[in-house]
Amino acid sequence: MITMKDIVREGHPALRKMAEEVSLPPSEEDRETAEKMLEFLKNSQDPEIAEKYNLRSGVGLAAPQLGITKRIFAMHVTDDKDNLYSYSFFNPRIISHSVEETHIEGGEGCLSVDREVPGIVPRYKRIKVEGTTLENEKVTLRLRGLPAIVFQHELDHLNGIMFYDRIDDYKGKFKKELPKL
Ligand SMILES: CNC(=O)c1cccc(C)c1Nc1nc(N2CCN(c3ccccc3Cl)CC2)nc(N2CSC[C@H]2C(=O)NC)n1
Ligand code: NI
Repeated sequence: MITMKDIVREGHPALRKMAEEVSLPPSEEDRETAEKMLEFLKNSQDPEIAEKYNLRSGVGLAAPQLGITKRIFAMHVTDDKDNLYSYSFFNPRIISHSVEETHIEGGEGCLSVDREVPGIVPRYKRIKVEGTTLENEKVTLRLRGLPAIVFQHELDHLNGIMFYDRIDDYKGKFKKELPKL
């Protein structure tokens, strides 16, 4: 099973690389990676298992966070209507997106970032996405809310982007230069 020691932290080169497309149908090795990532997310959200194995809770995990620069990520997240989005995707992509943006009030966290990084991370509010699942099915989904944010956060990992790269110093932008007293 994947535990925190398997997750690379910021500074590891895999987090800043462009991940490679996975050849389909996925190999046994890639399927196993995808399955173990989804299992990690489920374990991390189970209080007993998380406590027992000292897991940080997450709703998304991307293969580069395991040092595997392949276009694979898993998400296991419930939206505000209690719909569960539990997927491992091979070669996920955003087909289209709303102009409108959204964000998590509390900012974002990442299993590869062992610190709090305050700030608003702008994400598209609604996205139409595509990816190949563990069952080797090509699925198209329309996502909004937290599932949409998680998808974008994990897709960023496949492109070497960290959530804090997107935190706009909007406070700094409007700060009036105060006269030096
Ligand atoms: C909804 N967020 C907030 O409420 C949020 C709120 C305050 C501060 C921050 C900083 C927030 N931000 C944030 N909180 C999360 N978790 C909330 C707790 N949760 C969880 C915890 C325990 C059991 C089950 C679960 Cl489910 C796990 C997930 N996760 C992410 N991200 C950014 S996108 C990928 C995703 C990720 O998995 N990161 C590891 N950001
Ligand atoms: Ni992350």
